[in-house]
Amino acid sequence: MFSSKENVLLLSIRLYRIRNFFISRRFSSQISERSQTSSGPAPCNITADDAVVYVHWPYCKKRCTYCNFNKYISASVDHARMRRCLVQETATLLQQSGVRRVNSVFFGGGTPSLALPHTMAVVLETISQHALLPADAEVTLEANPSSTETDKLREFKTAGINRLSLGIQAFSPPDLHLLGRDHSVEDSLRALQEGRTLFPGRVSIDLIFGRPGQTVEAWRGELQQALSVCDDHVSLYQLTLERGTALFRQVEKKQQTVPDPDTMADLYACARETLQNAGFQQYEVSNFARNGAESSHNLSYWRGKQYIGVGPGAHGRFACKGLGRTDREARIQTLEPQQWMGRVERLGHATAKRTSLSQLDILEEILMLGLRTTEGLANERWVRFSGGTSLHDIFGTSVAAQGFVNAGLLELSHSVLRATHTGLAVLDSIIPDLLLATQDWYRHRCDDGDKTGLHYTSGRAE
Ligand SMILES: C[S@@+](CC[C@H](N)C(=O)[O-])C[C@H]1O[C@@H](n2cnc3c(N)ncnc32)[C@H](O)[C@@H]1O
Ligand SMILES: C[S@@+](CC[C@H](N)C(=O)[O-])C[C@H]1O[C@@H](n2cnc3c(N)ncnc32)[C@H](O)[C@@H]1O
Ligand code: SF4
Repeated sequence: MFSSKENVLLLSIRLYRIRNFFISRRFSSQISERSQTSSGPAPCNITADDAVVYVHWPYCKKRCTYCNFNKYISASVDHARMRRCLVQETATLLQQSGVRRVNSVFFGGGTPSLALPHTMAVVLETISQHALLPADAEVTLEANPSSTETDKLREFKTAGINRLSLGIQAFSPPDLHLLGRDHSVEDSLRALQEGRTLFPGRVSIDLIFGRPGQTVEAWRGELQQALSVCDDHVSLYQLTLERGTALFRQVEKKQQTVPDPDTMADLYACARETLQNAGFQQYEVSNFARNGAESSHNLSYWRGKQYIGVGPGAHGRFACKGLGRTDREARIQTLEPQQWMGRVERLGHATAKRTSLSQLDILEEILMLGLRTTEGLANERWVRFSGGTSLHDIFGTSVAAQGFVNAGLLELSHSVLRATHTGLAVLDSIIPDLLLATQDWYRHRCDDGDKTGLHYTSGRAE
């Protein structure tokens, strides 16, 4: 708990890593150990008829120095086999989910712009055969700005892509080299130009900040360059040093130095201010949009909607209504592409792990995800999962939450719990106490005899 706003601002900002929008089990496992009782599993039964679909393409041309996503460098990709398996797994998981409507599709990776456009076309066709995929549904492709991929953008559009997310990462040639990217600044500018011609108003760029040696002045210059060429959506990711990556080793050996926490905070503040001055509105910790260009797919994650993950290593959160189940599950598909294909061919899908989420798991997830957005966590959404206990009931009586409200970091009303502008920059410092408050409420509820929603992990993958 913090006694003053000043103290909070002195804390290092370690923005949530992007992958945390699938939620690490870090916090959930703390609570599950404490709250498990012998009375057995009681999953949370909330279902919906709609979902979004994420499709993972696991291959890249080259390994970037900072990246530990699920990706593989392969000289020969069997495109026809991958396509068959993606189609098969899409069909199986849609059938299992029983969803009737797919609101958006996201082709991510790895480098999905290395796939053949025909693969995207048939996956979209498969989705349309199993559910309603509205004609105007957002369909995003992540693309690297190398020239060969840019040359394929028109074909991707014909295949059904209507939104592009370009991995620009940096406008500085030495930094592109340091990050191990296989494109130049000129390639990025060409990809942006072509992308904006084909997908006007629907091109996003990813930039990484907090790179070794990066100064606020240099970053401001890059942001100005980005603003002179970008469209209406910008994602800014703070560099996370991932164990096992080349950059991690370089920093460990002191061959590279990343900015200190205060400089990181200044880089983030500089980006927020620069983008706001250019008419962008921040709608999530790392995301900025203008002219209504927010990504509806990513908003679905942060709003705690169901998502189906297809492809090697993809994550999902959905209930298997098609199998007669009503509990929401966390799923992860087999990571390694060859194993994944083998399993899809044998079983129709390659789910490696299914975990039935308890009521507490879901509440923790929607809390962590909802607070990443500037709209915050709506009470209406919370009570659907809490069984009627409002956000105000829980956080209005929490000393820690009240401390954050008094310090100007959180806003709590009867309709919403929201991080303020200042609070969003130090979210990592706020969330653990809010999770504890949720866990305390939950434990008391269980102590009072309501034993619904205890955590259990089945680990089954049939
Ligand atoms: C995993 S990549 C996939 C898209 C595409 N292959 C590319 O490189 O642009 C998605 C985004 O994650 C971000 N990213 C990956 N690793 C990161 C890290 N260690 N720290 C911060 N951002 C990272 C990058 O900005 C990247 O654009
Ligand atoms: C970091 S976000 C980039 C979003 C982008 N800035 C935009 O505005 O569209 C996308 C990355 O997250 C990962 N991702 C998204 N949904 C996923 C899922 N369901 N399972 C696994 N990875 C997922 C993918 O690796 C993907 O490259
Ligand atoms: S950042 Fe993108 S291109 Fe680079 S290794 Fe990771 S997924 Fe592949």
